[in-house]
Amino acid sequence: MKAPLTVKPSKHFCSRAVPSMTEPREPNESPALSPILPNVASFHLSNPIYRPSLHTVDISTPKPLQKSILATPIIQLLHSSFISPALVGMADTVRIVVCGDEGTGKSSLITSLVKNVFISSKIQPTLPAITIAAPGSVTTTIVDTSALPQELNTLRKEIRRSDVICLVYSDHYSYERVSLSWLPLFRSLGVNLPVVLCANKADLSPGVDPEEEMMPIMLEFKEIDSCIRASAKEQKNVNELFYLCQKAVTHPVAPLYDSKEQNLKPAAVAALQRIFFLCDRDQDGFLNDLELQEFQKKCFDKSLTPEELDDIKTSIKKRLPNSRTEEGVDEQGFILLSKMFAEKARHETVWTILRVFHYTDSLSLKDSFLHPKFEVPPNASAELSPLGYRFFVDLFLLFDKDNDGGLNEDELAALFAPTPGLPASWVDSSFPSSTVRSEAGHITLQGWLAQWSMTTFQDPKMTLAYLAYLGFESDEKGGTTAALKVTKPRKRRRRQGRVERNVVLCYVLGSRGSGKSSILDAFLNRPFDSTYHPTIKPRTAVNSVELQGGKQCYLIIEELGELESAILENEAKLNSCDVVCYTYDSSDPDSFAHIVDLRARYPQLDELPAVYAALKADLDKTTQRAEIQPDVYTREIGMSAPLHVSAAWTSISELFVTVSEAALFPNNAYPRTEPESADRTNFYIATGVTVCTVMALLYVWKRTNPG
Ligand SMILES: Nc1nc2c(ncn2[C@@H]2O[C@H](COP(=O)(O)OP(=O)(O)OP(=O)(O)O)[C@@H](O)[C@H]2O)c(=O)[nH]1
Ligand SMILES: Nc1nc2c(ncn2[C@@H]2O[C@H](COP(=O)(O)OP(=O)(O)OP(=O)(O)O)[C@@H](O)[C@H]2O)c(=O)[nH]1
Ligand SMILES: [Ca+2]
Repeated sequence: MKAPLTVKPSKHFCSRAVPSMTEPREPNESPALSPILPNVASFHLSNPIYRPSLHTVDISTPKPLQKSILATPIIQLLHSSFISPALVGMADTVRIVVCGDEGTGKSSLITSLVKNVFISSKIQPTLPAITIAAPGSVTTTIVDTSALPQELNTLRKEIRRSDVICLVYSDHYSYERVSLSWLPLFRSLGVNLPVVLCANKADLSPGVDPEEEMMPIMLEFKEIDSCIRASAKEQKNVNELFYLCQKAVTHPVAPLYDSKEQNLKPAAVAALQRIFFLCDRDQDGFLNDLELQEFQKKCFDKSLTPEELDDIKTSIKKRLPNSRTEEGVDEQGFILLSKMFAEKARHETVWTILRVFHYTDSLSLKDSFLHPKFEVPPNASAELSPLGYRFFVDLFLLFDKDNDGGLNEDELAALFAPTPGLPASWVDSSFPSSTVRSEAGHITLQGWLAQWSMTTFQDPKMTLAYLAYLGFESDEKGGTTAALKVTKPRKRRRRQGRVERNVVLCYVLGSRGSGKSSILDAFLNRPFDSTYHPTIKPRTAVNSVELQGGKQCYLIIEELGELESAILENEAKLNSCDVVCYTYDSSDPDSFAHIVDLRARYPQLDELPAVYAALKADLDKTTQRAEIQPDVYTREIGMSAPLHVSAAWTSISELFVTVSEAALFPNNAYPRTEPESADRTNFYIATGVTVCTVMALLYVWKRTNPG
């Protein structure tokens, strides 16, 4: 194996490090002499031919591009789009294998590129691999090969290792062999690499029309990314050739543009539609000048001059006469712009846009963008940060077009347009039924924030993904994670003092039919419903609660349905719970026993703060068929007596405040686990006294009502 030779990029190497790309331009210098390189026009040879230009005539002629639409803003873009591969997340290494018949000038092209001279004396048949590395640009390795039969294995191996093939021909014979031998060979290897076709020794045949010669091959072989005529001898288009090879890897045209259809591919259109949507900050369907500037700044770190803005609109108007460019650029116009870039072989501009918006080469959103690192330590929880709440408030207000304080179905659909749809957990919990709705059944701002608070609590990664889809931006490091925060871990057992959370989870536990669902409904301000629908699946409700002193928190209440036992046996589930609300139906004598039974079966429950609620207070209270009556039971374990509430009374809101406060200030909300003997004695005395009193009263009553 020959050791790779590392060289500094020569002045003429057309990579991201190419000086003319990064040098500031004169403002009125014609910016678009060539699709990519400002100085290409000074060559006598033809400009490169790109796949997307197959059916466009103007690509090889510099004129139509001059002072064109695309010209001004886009060339500026180019400066920045070529600064750093890291900036836009493209491949940062490119391996080019140079193939072609014997004597076509493969080694000469490489030497010409690296040494910047043409060596007419016989150079060694195959050059050692050359690596060109420049800080901030793609590291490029160029591998020379031989077409000799005894080198076929090496050739195959090198092709397999490469990212792109530079295929060279130089006369009629080697031209014929391109389609008869070389391209079929690549196909037989199954590598599916882009091919840049180079007609070398252009100095020997000055009159040839490159389009006429190369187009038929391009049409037949879709793997050909672009074609170029070059001369190693005269050092014409040599830089450009290798630049095209790099570009075929870093900015492939195939995922963006369908040259047969002469249109952008559907996935590219979908991505651009989403980008347009996110850039249309005021959601009026147009990118106004300000929004265009923001877009330009974000993607290319440059602003547009008024003339450039006009240029853009004029060029759109030319192709879409009906577009209302006075109001700005609409979605169709925006997509047309990208299509024009692709047509003019400036698809790298489209890639820059897509990559700034976190798209991968396969046009999906980057995984690291959707799923950034975000850890919630044990006993801590995730909440929205002020930035996160701000974002969701703004989003709500922006999409409540009719200003009725609720998002109707259309408004919701519009809001979720840049996402894959409602989060799965929302669909499962038949959103928006889990939170506050307006009379018309539309989610209110309060409900919207409560819903996101709950989602973040339950599944912060889901919130992060949706923040990404919905276009959350922050200057802070970490992107979307700035919208979240992690709460201080709380003590696992018997926490004391204040629990530093703003979102807390309450399990409501109680016998069947005791009125749990009705509590959830009341929590969401739904009118009381006397029909009974037993709960099978766990069900949650979330709303904000105003605590004493005016502070606000979000309370998630969950009833567990038939999964009650399963959830209580699950340590993690129990651990995520902040407070338990034990309920019983005070009008049903068999209701309280369930609580006694639960506490006996799951002693772990006693590690959680709790509140007891005697429900259906509007009905006649009855004696519980339990060893100990609820009031005595709670007193015995050192807890507050059950709160008597009714889902049919508005005063039920007291219960939610009490539950939230027990979660946040749990000091007094734990049961005493070891019964104190003194208390027990007192209890027996008290019971004894009660029993005697009742007996005495009964006796008196009987005496006064004989028969
Ligand atoms: N006129 C002209 N001659 C060239 C050009 N490029 C290369 N040659 C000549 O073509 C011959 C072959 O060039 P090489 O660079 O050795 O070609 P190669 O493809 O590496 O050949 P093998 O290593 O044998 O496969 C040499 O005599 C070069 O001087 C060119 O652009 N114009
Ligand atoms: N009068 C009166 N009836 C109530 C009250 N709360 C609930 N109910 C009724 O009691 C029945 C059961 O209520 P649910 O809320 O479904 O009880 P649950 O505990 O969720 O029942 P399961 O899901 O089967 O465990 C329903 O018919 C309710 O209308 C109340 O405060 N007063
Ligand atoms: Ca229920």
